[in-house]
Amino acid sequence: MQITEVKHYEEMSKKASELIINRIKQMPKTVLGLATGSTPEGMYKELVQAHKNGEISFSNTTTYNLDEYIGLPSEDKNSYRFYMNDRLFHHIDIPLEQTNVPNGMASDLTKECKVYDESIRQSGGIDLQVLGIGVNGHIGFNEPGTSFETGTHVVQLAPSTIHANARFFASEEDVPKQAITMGIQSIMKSKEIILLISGAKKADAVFQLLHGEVSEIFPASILQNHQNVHLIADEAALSKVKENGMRSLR
Ligand SMILES: N[C@@H]1[C@@H](O)[C@H](O)[C@@H](COP(=O)(O)O)O[C@@H]1O
Repeated sequence: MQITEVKHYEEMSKKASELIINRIKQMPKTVLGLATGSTPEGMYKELVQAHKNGEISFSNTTTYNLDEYIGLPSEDKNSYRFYMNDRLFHHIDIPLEQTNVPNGMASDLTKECKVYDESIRQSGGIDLQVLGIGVNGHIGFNEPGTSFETGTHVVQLAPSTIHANARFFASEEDVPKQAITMGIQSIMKSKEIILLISGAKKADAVFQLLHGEVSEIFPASILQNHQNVHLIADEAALSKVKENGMRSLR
């Protein structure tokens, strides 16, 4: 795992957007895997700005998002489809039909999961996956205990995830209890991964990620086995690792 320490959230966002822009410049047909949550918001702002400045076109890019809540329509401001349209897609030149977010309103969710995996496969697989991490080590919505062998599937959200994400909803009761997520296997098949982590509340998770055993109890730990992960983390997120002496991964 390559680790880049940055000072703060803004620098992390800038660095991540530069990496993405460089990849797309090298390969305009890049298939991007995208994440939601607070962490990548700054990166999306940077990408939108770069597009406005005429620095980058996304017209040949295809995107697949990691996850979506079950039961929220695309017009709901808390759905991840709404988030992506609002933060990125509506501000760049990507045709919307090249953007993919699992459909959490599908009547047959099992079929939706299969179709999503098949679509990723047919696109040639994800070239560059952007990831955040939950405080409990979840990636996408793969909660602790998820098998490392999963493709896209339906999950029950952990109480800690519901609690952490309640800040976006009117109340904790309004947070959906289920989601569709790309599986660990799907994520691990990405050719390259950029993992973004910011803030002191993630310091324990970063420590566990870099020093813990690879275990389904802490889903992100599987990234230790991926050959091409670039962690971009700020000082606050790396604080616990640094207290204990930073080391690179085996
Ligand atoms: N499903 C998303 C994840 O993809 C995201 O990485 C994580 C962290 O969110 P945040 O960046 O807001 O801390 O939580 C959410 O539950």
